[in-house]
Amino acid sequence: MDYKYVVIGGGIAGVTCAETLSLLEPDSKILLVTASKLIKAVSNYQKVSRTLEMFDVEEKDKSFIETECNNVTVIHKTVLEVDSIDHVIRMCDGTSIRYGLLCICTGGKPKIIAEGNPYVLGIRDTESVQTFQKRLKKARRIVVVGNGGIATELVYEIEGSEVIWAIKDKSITSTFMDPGAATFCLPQLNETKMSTDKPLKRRKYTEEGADENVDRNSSTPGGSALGPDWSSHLEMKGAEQISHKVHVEYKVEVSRILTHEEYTTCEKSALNPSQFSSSDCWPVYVELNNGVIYGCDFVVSATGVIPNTYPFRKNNFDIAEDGGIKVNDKMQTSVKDIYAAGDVCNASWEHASHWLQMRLWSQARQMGAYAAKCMVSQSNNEDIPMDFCFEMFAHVTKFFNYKVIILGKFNAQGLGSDHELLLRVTKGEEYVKAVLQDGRLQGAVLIGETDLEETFENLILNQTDLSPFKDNLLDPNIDIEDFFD
Ligand SMILES: Cc1cc2nc3c(=O)[nH]c(=O)nc-3n(C[C@H](O)[C@H](O)[C@H](O)COP(=O)(O)OP(=O)(O)OC[C@H]3O[C@@H](n4cnc5c(N)ncnc54)[C@H](O)[C@@H]3O)c2cc1C
Ligand SMILES: NC(=O)c1ccc[n+]([C@@H]2O[C@H](COP(=O)([O-])OP(=O)(O)OC[C@H]3O[C@@H](n4cnc5c(N)ncnc54)[C@H](O)[C@@H]3O)[C@@H](O)[C@H]2O)c1
Repeated sequence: MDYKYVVIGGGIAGVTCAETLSLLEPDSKILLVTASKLIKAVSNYQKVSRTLEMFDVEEKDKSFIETECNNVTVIHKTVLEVDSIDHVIRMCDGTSIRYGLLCICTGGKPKIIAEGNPYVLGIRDTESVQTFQKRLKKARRIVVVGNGGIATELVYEIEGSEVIWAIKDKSITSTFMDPGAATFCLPQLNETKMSTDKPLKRRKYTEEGADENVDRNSSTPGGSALGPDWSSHLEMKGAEQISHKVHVEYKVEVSRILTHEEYTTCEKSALNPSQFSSSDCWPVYVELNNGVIYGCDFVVSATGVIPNTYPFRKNNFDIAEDGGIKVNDKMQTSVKDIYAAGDVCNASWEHASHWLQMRLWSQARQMGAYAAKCMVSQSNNEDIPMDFCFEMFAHVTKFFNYKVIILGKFNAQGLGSDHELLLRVTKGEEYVKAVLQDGRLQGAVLIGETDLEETFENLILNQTDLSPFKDNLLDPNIDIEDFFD
């Protein structure tokens, strides 16, 4: 069977790529191959500002895209390998398909510490969350390792179980927040969870069913990654009648994970944080590199993502240090006629001054759409400019029940020491950080309902000289929107 365009992966990058190809070339044959039974669909897309976007994500049956885009065929198969010389993809079931242009959107898989240990869980898709929920129901204490998005969301949502949060850094949520913002959010950690959420202009993730993939070894892909609000509508309750109980262990890494038997012979005693239960009998023990041992029911490793490149191990792709397939500013890999988008790729072009890659839902969508445009332009021998969305990094999310917006070089990434920070903090309400260099705004962190996002976005994009107004930039009595109009 021959297709002009073939896309591998039914996550947001792959589905958006196939949809965009269909829109641009309604008469061409497009194939989407996905190992997950259900595909991800974006709905209620909303542009919050020029670079910020929000949308719902739903898991749908493959018929959804076939009905919407009648030149797209979806097959539920796992790709075994790609023969880039003959332009053929081979499936695990022995069948093969010829492609004209191919886009790889196989996402990532959790990078798990002590992979294979039955007491260590990773979280990626619906099925892994269900396993986690089931284990949590019986748990009195868990250890969460990692300091990014998943760990932050889990630690905030879990009730009914003690949580030891082991992080490498000196402050929580370091992937998204600076230490100041972390200090602002910290009180939320041990607060009794509010029964009503603070209003947030953010939508829910929904699912129509569960992924069928169960096996999680390196050659077997799982389902698509979860996304916005995956945690807030799920019950995450342990076995105890307690609300939040979190102990953060800073600047540590896991040295060893011990079974109960190994622990009893290791001649060290486990610690119990004050206010935590004093039990010393746990199924598993975690030894940290500061020498402390904690017992727990199980460990969650929320330690990032590894791009899912296993089916392409025989291809000669240039691979980046983070394991992603390198793509240029046209989303092309180093192998002719093969593109890549989403979590699987590494954006290896020279980035605009205020953009950076993070493996996020929004970037998966943007890359999928842009890759499709680039594929069509290649087949028409045309050149297209880079999409505006790669001009500036922008992300809206929710942590600790606060709306969180991060813009540009929000953590002063790559700015050296020659930058200044302006802060405005109202305890429990808002945290505003502006990162300036040479009097110009380079990035920002906005926590709470600040309503500053559009103005800050413009200031970053336009590189307005703020030197004369610096002292007033965060003055709550000045409406800076009017000021810079
Ligand atoms: C728990 C969790 C919460 C998250 N929360 C947020 C959030 O709040 N906001 C945000 O912006 N981002 C969030 N993310 C990140 C976001 O979900 C990902 O960046 C995004 O979904 C990546 O999309 P993708 O299409 O590149 O990959 P995936 O969604 O991983 O899709 C990959 C697809 O490829 C298929 N596949 C893999 N191998 C093969 C093969 N050999 N043959 C055929 N098909 C194959 C898979 O079955 C799957 O359909 C979260 C991620 C997780 C895990
Ligand atoms: N609200 C959101 O935007 C949101 C929520 C959840 C997940 N996500 C995205 O989903 C993906 C997966 O989330 P994640 O939290 O696993 O990844 P992440 O990249 O956000 O964070 C990984 C964390 O693990 C730490 N880490 C890595 N190796 C470690 C080790 N050996 N020991 C201890 N700590 C280690 C890192 O320092 C980092 O803090 C990411 O791309 C993330 O951006 C986004």
